[in-house]
Amino acid sequence: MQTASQNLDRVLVLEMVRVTEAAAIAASSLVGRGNEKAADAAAVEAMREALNSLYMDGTVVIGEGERDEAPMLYIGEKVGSAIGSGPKIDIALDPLEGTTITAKAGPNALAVLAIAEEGCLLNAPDVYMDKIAVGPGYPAGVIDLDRTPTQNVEAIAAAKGVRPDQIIACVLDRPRHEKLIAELRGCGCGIMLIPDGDVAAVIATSDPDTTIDVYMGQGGAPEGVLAAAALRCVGGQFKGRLFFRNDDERARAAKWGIADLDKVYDLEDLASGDCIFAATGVTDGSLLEGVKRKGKVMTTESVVMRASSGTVRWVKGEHRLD
Ligand SMILES: O=P(O)(O)OC[C@H]1O[C@](O)(COP(=O)(O)O)[C@@H](O)[C@@H]1O
Repeated sequence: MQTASQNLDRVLVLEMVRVTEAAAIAASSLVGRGNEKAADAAAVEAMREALNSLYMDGTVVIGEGERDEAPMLYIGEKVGSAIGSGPKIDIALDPLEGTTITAKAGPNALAVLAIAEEGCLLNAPDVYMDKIAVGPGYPAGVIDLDRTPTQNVEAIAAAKGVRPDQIIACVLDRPRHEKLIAELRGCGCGIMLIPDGDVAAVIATSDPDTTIDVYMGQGGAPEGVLAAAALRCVGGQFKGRLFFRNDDERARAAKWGIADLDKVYDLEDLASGDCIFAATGVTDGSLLEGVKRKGKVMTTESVVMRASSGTVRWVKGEHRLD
C-alpha cells in the first residue's frame, strides 16, 4: 500500500486540478444568475464526484459545514475510491469561494482545495478569523496581530524600503472594518477594498503584479486554512486568531478540539507537513482567469502548488463539450 506522502507525490498533485476544474466548470453556468445557492450546489456536487474518483481514503476536515447542515462534503465525510484501504488524506475545500461574487458575476471567484497528510490541516470551526498576511521576502516577524495596523504598515514599509504611504493593503469591504480602514487611511496606506474572496486576496500578496503588499482584516476561519496552505507553498507570512461573536461559537471551537481560543496561528499551525493547494478560476481575477466558453470548448485556468517542493504549476485546460 502506498503511504500518504507517496500518494501526494505521485498521484494527487495533478489530479487535484481535475477536481477544482470540475467544480469551477459546474459553477460557471450559474455566473451572473443571482442564485448563490444553485451555484454553490453545482460546484459541490461536481467536486464531490471528482474527489470520489481519486485513489485515496480521504476525509473532509474543512467543508460545507457540519453533517446536519450540509448534505454533501460535510466535515468528516469520507471521500475517495479507496476508503479504508488507500492512503489517508485530509482535505480542506471550498467548491465555490465567492458565492455572491459568482451570483453577481464579479471578480475572483474560485474553486479551491488543499490536501495534506492526516492531521496536518487545522480543523477550523466556521467562525471569523482575524488575519494578516504578506508575501515572501520579508524578515520573520514583520507582521504581528498584536501590533496596531499602523505599526504593521510601518514595519512592512521599513522592510520594503519605502514610505508607509507607498504600501497597499487589501481589506474586505465590511462595516466591521470601518475602524481598520480609517486607521490605514490615517497612516497614508492605500486600500484595495474587495467585496468578497479573501483566499484570493491573501494569495495576491505573494504576486507583485497585484501591487497588494498586505492583507488585513476579519474573514472566515476555514478560508484562512485554505489561504495558509497556498502561502506555505509560495512563501509568505500569515497570522490568524479565531474571533468569536458568542458562546455558541466558542463551544463550536471546543467541539473541534481547539483548546486555546486566543491562540495566534502561524502558517504551519494551519497547514503543516507537505500539502498541496489547487484552485481553478470561476470568474476572472487577480490569480486566475475564469471559465470561458468558446464554441464547443470550455477553457479553464488553474494553479496547483506543493509545499515540500515549492513547485507552482499553472494549468490551462480545454474541455470539449461534445
Ligand atoms: O461575508 P462575511 O461574513 O464577511 O465573510 C467573509 C468570508 O466570505 C467570503 O468573502 C466569501 O465566502 P463564501 O463563498 O462562502 O460566500 C470569504 O472569502 C471570506 O472569508
